[in-house]
Amino acid sequence: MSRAVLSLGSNLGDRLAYLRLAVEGLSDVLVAASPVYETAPWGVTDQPDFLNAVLIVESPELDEWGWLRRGQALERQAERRREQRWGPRTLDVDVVTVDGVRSEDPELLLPHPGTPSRATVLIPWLAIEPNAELPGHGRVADLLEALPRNEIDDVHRRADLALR
Ligand SMILES: Nc1ncnc2c1ncn2[C@@H]1O[C@H](COP(=O)(O)OP(=O)(O)OP(=O)(O)O)[C@@H](O)[C@H]1O
Ligand SMILES: Nc1nc2c(c(=O)[nH]1)N=C(CO)CN2
Repeated sequence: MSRAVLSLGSNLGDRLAYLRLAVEGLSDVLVAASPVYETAPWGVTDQPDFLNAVLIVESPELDEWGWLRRGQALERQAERRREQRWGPRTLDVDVVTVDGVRSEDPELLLPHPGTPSRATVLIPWLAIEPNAELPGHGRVADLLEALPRNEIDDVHRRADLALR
């Protein structure tokens, strides 16, 4: 059995529909889906706001590479074009962590190295797993606490939007 945390992001087109496409595509393995958050863009700041969410998924069959491939298949379904790094996209599926697996392969870095500094991942994750830990980095709640207040304030729960 492997358990993964996946982060979803979209800031092009019908953002909620793209997140839902991912949730529906993972319905056979879905354990929990976070609320939806509207978030100011980081990295490249001159682009539309994102919708972000986090999913917890479990499967007896998939290892970490299997999760990466499932995520990439969903990105292709969303007709994602790979253009600018950190630029706008219909759907981004990142593998945040898979059990305690560590990987330094550039095709699959685990835990995803952006996680400790991204309120857009930590906040939705905490909403569905308050005691979550990021292997090698400690408690997710502590990671969030260490972030600058303005980055936390840039993440807004959209109670009017639901993934399913
Ligand atoms: N944990 C991971 N989850 C998803 N993709 C990963 C992971 N580690 C490495 N990658 C690689 O990253 C590449 C995709 O990068 P992508 O264009 O989505 O980056 P980005 O979303 O712009 O930036 P970031 O990875 O910092 O969020 C893929 O080639 C994939 O193999
Ligand atoms: N708010 C927010 N900003 C981003 C995001 C994201 O998911 N949310 N993803 C990016 C590329 O991975 C770049 N910037």
